[in-house]
Amino acid sequence: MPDNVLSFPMSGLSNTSVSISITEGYLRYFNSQMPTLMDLNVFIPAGKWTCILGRSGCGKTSLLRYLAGLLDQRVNWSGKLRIDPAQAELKDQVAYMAQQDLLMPWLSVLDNVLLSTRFGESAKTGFSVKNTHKARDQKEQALTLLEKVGLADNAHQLPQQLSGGMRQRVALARTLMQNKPVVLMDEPFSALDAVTRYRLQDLACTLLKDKTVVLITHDPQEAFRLAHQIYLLRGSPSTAELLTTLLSSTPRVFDATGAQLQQRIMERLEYDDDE
Ligand SMILES: Nc1ncnc2c1ncn2[C@@H]1O[C@H](COP(=O)(O)OP(=O)(O)OP(=O)(O)O)[C@@H](O)[C@H]1O
Repeated sequence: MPDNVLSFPMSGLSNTSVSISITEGYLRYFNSQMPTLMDLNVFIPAGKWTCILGRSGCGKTSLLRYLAGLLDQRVNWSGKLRIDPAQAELKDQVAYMAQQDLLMPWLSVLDNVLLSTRFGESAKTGFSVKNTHKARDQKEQALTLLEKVGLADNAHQLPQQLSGGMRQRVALARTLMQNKPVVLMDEPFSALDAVTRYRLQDLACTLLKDKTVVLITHDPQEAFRLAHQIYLLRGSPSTAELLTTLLSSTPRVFDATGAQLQQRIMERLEYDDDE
């Protein structure tokens, strides 16, 4: 199989659009009397952006961590998860991008992008000519991705030499390098200034086209710009409400329709009684 992950998926999974549905989801942390999520029904369509909003502590990150297979051991989860096509476990098909860039400070930008390709590699396969070729191809792919996110000249710098926005672009390149069909994003742009956030939204929208994306955000404008559908997590325990589906192409310009939607979101969340 060719090794070029940009043109030819390494896993054989990454060009497949994956949809996800959760029925009757229930989540309770052992140290809590109350469940965090209950009667949760969510459908995440393939190749689209689903944005999830909700007040602090309503369970957004918990839901995302469940999808990523990263939930704490001390938690009760029940519910039906279906993925289509059901070709592999969901946790093997997701890339996760968090609010913190989670870059390794001692590795160069390039090596941070390459990190996911290196786990266990030498221990598993040892050194061979084939592996050398593979490593060279992966390096080329990583450099191409850094070019796409506008950081070709920064490949050999350390993360601390970059601004917050640049670091999140490295994190985006690293996410793309994983080349998974599902991308889970937990407020990845929230710590950035407004202009940088706007540019990164556009960039992510272009580069993650055709992926199944779940984006958690506190920002209704961000949801309007990027989402094909918007869920609100509301109540205590939280359930999911499909607020709207949006058919026009993304990224959208924030306009009067966006302002109306922002108002609806604020009204729905303002009277939420989870705190
Ligand atoms: N590992 C854990 N153990 C116990 N309780 C947890 C754990 N992780 C989260 N919680 C609790 O579960 C609830 C939901 O947390 P979660 O982080 O999913 O909310 P959130 O909606 O993402 O919040 P925010 O918007 O502030 O990030 C909170 O009350 C939180 O304290």
